[in-house]
Amino acid sequence: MPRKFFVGGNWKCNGTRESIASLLKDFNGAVGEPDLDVQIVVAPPFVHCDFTKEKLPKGWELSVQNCWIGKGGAFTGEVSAEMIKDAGIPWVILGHSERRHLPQLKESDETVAVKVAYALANGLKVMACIGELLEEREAGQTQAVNERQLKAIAAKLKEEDWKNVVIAYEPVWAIGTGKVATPEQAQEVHEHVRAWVASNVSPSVAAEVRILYGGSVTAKNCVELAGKPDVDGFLVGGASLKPEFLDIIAAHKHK
Ligand SMILES: O=C[C@H](O)COP(=O)(O)O
Repeated sequence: MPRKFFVGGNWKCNGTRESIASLLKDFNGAVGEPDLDVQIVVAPPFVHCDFTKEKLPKGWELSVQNCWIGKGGAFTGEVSAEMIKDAGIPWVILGHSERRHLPQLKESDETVAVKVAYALANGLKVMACIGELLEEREAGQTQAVNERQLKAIAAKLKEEDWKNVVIAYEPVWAIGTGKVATPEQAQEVHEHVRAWVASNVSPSVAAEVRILYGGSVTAKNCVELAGKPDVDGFLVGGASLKPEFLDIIAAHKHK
């Protein structure tokens, strides 16, 4: 079965009720009946989830951008997987490079992996992000870093968990920089990741798991990226806050 194209919009720490209402008005104005060939998931900040949910175009799904590592309790400022599930939000983004690398956050491979396993065990679906830093790419460590991050996650999952996971490959040097990976660079990593999953999880999971590309995706570069065989969609940051997001969604027609 072909892998359904997937487009995630990560709004990060952006937006007011006013700007979100205006964006969703633009989206609703342009979108008709849901296109069954593409899955669309947007991730507002926690505080805007309910507000966004009420105004989402038909068929679009909601995600959060993070969750607590385990069961809720005395963890000031955190939001647990159970609460997210209870709020009717199906998805969570985990392992985003900003959470892995920002000095204030510094989530380790192990922390990300525990979060992924806990979120899945509590009924959420996960966009699991991996990706190398520029210095790691320049040192020839791209595949090794992505394998290491993936291995930590895979070690905590059962084979059946993977049906609720999409992998997002986001080279850190391409995030928010305007410096997109070439379609060939993206394909090289996606192909390697899929081969790793085939050898270390199972060939059927490898055939089915969606591998998204993220990092400076725009309306201009999305069609060429989508043309690569192992690019199954995108995780979009900046451009998901603009009407341009709809052009990126439409890239699935070039698959
Ligand atoms: O989660 C999304 C990525 O960090 C990409 O962000 P960007 O499209 O602004 O480069």
